[in-house]
Amino acid sequence: MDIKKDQLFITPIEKLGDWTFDEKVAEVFPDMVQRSVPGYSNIISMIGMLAERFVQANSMIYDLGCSLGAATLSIRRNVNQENCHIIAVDNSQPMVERCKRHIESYKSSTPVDVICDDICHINMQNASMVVLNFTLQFLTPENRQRVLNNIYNALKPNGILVLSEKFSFSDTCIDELLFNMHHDFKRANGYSELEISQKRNMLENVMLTDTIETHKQRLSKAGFKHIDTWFQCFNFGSIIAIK
Ligand SMILES: C[S@@+](CC[C@H](N)C(=O)[O-])C[C@H]1O[C@@H](n2cnc3c(N)ncnc32)[C@H](O)[C@@H]1O
Ligand SMILES: O=C(O)C(=O)C[C@]1(C(=O)O)C=C[C@@H](O)C=C1
Repeated sequence: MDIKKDQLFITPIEKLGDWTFDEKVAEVFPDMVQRSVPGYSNIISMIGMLAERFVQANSMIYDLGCSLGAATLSIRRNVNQENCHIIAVDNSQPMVERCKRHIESYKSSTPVDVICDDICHINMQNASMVVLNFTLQFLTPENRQRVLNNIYNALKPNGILVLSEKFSFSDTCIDELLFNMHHDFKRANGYSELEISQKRNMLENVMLTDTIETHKQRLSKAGFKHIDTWFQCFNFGSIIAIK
């Protein structure tokens, strides 16, 4: 895949609308996500390691908010069980089109269906692994609990949910520190103050972050018994929840 540099916010934009995963974002997404999310590539490769351990024979795997399919490909490379099927879902048509092409360019015996739909509307069942890699933060709070309940109900015993998110922190000192360190990370990756602030403004109404405690409470309410953070870098991280 060609890696096109993210320069979407390099010049002043007169009317900053709300953030969407449109054609322009999809085009630069691999560069954008790598330079914006601390630990992204580690999380992607370790989702593969979790797949190796948790994916069960004759089961389904769901990658919800799959974007270009990075987590799906990592899972597919590491699945060593028979008769597994991956469903990758995203409601952005430009992401889905690119995801399909990307996945088709790698050979594997594990089938993948890429579906353009809202993850709040899909019917899941017989799952041994579900991934929400930086997707839940784009749902309304009511839909967050609903989707987690659906995931719990779709999982087989010992099935796993991987939930990666940008976090907020109830301790304001820690919240500010980790927020600022994330900005340092972006600057170190070549983003200017203008690029950082324009993107932040666009994300403001669309991406609402929760604390780790809120995520754990929701997962517990959904029914999960074993819940903990397995990765964190600044205000980004990933939680596992096992049925
Ligand atoms: C930050 S990206 C996810 C990155 C991706 N999981 C990865 O590992 O590379 C968030 C994705 O979630 C999708 N998304 C947001 N809300 C959604 C919804 N309600 N249903 C389906 N997809 C959604 C967006 O279109 C976007 O592609
Ligand atoms: O908070 C930011 O600055 C981000 O860029 C975060 C984030 C995310 O976590 O999904 C937002 C949108 C892009 O898809 C990539 C990263």
